[in-house]
Amino acid sequence: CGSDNSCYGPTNTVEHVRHVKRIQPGAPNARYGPKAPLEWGQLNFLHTTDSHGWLEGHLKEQNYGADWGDFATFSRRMKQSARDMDVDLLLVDTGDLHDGNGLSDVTKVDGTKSMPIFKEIEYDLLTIGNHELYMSEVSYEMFNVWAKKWGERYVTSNVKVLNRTSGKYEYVGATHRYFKTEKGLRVMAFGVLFDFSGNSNASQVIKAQDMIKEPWFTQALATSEPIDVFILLGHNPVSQKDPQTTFKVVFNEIRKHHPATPIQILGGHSHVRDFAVYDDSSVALESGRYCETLGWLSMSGFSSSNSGFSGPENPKGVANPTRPARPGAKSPFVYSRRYLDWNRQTFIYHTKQTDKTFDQAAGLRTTGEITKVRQELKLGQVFGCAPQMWCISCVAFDDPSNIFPGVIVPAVSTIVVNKAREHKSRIIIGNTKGVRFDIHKGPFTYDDNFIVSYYRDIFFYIPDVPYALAKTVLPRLNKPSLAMRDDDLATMPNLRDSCTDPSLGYLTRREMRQNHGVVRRQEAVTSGYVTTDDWGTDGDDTTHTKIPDYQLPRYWQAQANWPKGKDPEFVDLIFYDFLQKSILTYLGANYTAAMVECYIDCNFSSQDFLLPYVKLMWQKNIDDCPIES
Ligand SMILES: Nc1ccn([C@@H]2O[C@H](COP(=O)(O)O)[C@@H](O)[C@H]2O)c(=O)n1
Ligand SMILES: [Zn+2]
Ligand SMILES: [Zn+2]
Repeated sequence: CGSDNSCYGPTNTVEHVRHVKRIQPGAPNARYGPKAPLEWGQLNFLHTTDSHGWLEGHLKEQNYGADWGDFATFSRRMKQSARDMDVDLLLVDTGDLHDGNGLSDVTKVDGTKSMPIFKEIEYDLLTIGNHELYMSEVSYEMFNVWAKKWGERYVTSNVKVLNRTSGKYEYVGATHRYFKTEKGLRVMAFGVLFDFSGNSNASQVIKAQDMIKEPWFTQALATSEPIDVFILLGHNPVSQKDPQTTFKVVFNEIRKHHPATPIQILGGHSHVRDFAVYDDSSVALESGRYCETLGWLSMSGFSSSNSGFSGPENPKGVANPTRPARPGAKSPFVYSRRYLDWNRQTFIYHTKQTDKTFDQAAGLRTTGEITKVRQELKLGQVFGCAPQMWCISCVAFDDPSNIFPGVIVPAVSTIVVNKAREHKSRIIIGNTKGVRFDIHKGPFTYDDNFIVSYYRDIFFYIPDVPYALAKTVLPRLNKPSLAMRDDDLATMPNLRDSCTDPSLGYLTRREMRQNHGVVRRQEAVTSGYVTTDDWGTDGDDTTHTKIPDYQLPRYWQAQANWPKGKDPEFVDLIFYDFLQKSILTYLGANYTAAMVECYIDCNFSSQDFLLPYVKLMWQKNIDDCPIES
């Protein structure tokens, strides 16, 4: 390809893939939105995970358009319904609260503005994600502020943070929590992060294999107190096929001591909707990512004969869970699971409200707070008008409508230039996982910069690498047998600066919706998640048509300032700091860390090239740029 990436040719749009259909009020056969009321059991869970700062909800995707205020109202109303039915409902979150959205990420320390909003939900149990451990300052905040606030409800069984006063590493939250629910179920909870090793030195992650040997853990399992149910929450994939999950290690250990007690697992990290059966009395739920999904899990079967629990039975007047964990299960417990789309229509339906009656003061206050913070942080500032949609995986990697050839490669080729070396040919390499979200046709805002590029990885380089060697790096990185796991690598210091241009206009959440005729209240959709899990395909609360999901290579490459008709002899090899170790490995022994320098400066990062590119390339129609879902 040429330096302008012209080999990709003209682009097609992919809007059809995410086409949103609205319910016509009163239209016959309108079959969108939730399919049936939830099944309420004796013990019920609402589960969030991997919210990554998306408390505003999805401004450009109406099917995930509720905000944290709407969720605050929903969770309060659901708690009230549980009380009215004389059953328990537990609210659980399994971490990754930052990195993914301007609301959490434009402040100097991630979460400064988003965490006071996140805390509006009165969770019963929470645990820590890996994104709370990349930046030391964030880990200290979790330890010093939020863990103190959440107290015993924050269960972080294998994560310690440095107490800067004592100089010792201490558990962030509680190692475990033994408690009684409102209705009297006796619960033992553990919160287990996968064996994460990319944390800063402000924290320590104890491998699950070692955690189960800790005295506090063995004592918790040997307790003489009655346990009706174990809750194993964790920032940890629920699929037993996922190479990162460590749930099974902890599950097996519990089972050695408690062979028949139900173990309810709530997981995260892999950003998927999933439900897995562990055994006859144990099922696991994972509830997606980015405030797109709210997970529902319910169970019944507790009685004086199996656990000594003498509390209320199945609630009356509603559907109840009926399904054993697996066919022929020798267990009294039955379950239901559902993946709820994160929108007001869903919330209104399941609380039997109308759009007029749903809201409560606390939720509206939270919505108001989000609007205020977004204005303060200028998140609605429009930098350009994206002429089409580019997605990460809804089309093939080499399709012009794929975000890598369509935006990332031309953007880095154009913007990532060190003036003193612009005459040099250059190769730029990045990891595809560093790009986190599709670009929608329409206004590209300051917020979108953080949504698309959610890590702050600095551009490093090695000058004058023979092209014959440099060209071998990408294929070697992408070769599965050789590829190193980039998440095992040490992380770099996080250096933030801001990139704003006050001369551009601002859009608030309300303006984005009103100015462009996008209605505030949620309507139905057709495309979205189509989930297959251990129970089959009936878990999605709203039925969708599937969005294609193509496999990506692990790394992308751009090349710029190429000589006409031939290859250069030498290139500047530019890459994210995060990839230094793997790049050096593949360059061989003649290349060392001492040869690596910051390319533009030691602040210029993966969050600094999109906005200048957008300002350069997408100015057409900027004053009349419609939002399209
Ligand atoms: N500085 C970093 C750190 C990690 N990555 C990539 O993100 C992946 C981790 O995924 P999460 O769901 O925890 O966000 C990791 O495998 C890396 O590929 C990165 O790009 N920059
Ligand atoms: Zn995550
Ligand atoms: Zn994670």
